[in-house]
Amino acid sequence: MKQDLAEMPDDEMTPDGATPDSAAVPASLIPHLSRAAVLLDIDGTLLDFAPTPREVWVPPGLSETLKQLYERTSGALALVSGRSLNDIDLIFAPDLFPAIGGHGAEMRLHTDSEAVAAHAPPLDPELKRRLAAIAKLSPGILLEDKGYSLALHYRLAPHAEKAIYEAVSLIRADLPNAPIEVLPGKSVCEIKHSGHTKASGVRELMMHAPFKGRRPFFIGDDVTDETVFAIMPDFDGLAFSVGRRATGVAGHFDAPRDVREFLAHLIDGETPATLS
Ligand SMILES: O=P(O)(O)OC[C@H]1O[C@H](O[C@H]2O[C@H](CO)[C@@H](O)[C@H](O)[C@H]2O)[C@H](O)[C@@H](O)[C@@H]1O
Repeated sequence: MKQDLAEMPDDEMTPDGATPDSAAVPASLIPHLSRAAVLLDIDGTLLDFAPTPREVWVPPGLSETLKQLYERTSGALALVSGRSLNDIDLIFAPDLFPAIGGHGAEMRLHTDSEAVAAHAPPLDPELKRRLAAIAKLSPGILLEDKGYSLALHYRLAPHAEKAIYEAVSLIRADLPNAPIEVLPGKSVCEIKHSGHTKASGVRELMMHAPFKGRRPFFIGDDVTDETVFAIMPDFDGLAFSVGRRATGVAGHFDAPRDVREFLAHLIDGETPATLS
């Protein structure tokens, strides 16, 4: 399972606390915004982690930066998240952005239309009931029901991680043919349909205007983002990770604040100082 940076063993850290393998990435690698598609993960990339999913907040300036990137790319900016579109819209309200939600389960290509494509049916109610019962294992385990998936958050109950995964495995073993998969995230265990991923969502997004034909760059931090890192070369695109240097990325940021600063610099036309 992928580790939080905070959980990274000491031998993977440099003496100053930075992640290893840092290498300068020329700013010229970033495509000009008139030819780029900007694809951004939310939690742990744009936003700092919070104790619970509802407690995240959008720092001053971020929405304005995103709106300007949206304009400069003629609409080719999309949020690519594990959150539902409804959740994304609440977080960034009153602003709306094109988005892939639910790890590829939902998609909205344009902000000026209500059209949302749903790519996943609801989880089986009996399966959901059994999974939801896992939350009773310990106080602090939070249930997030997205309809098409269910997430068990244990940021407030880290001791429960092993028990959660064991309980999910038992349920999973009872349903060997169910089209579901267990997605480990940061202090979260999510059970979702196996037919969609962030990568399948991005592939579809890139088939449509205004994204089609542009060079994407994607920034993400979590294990689910690795599927998108892997397909960026198919679009002559670039991937950047956050918190650690992931396989196949062109560079990484230490923390979400560095991502926010980088995006703001892109608009200013300045050389990003924090990309390593
Ligand atoms: O794909 P992302 O946009 O990065 O979303 C991933 C998950 O983010 C949320 O959970 C995570 O953030 C919470 C708030 O900081 C934190 O409390 C939790 O521990 C993290 O796992 C969201 O609740 C999930 O639905 C997303 O899948």
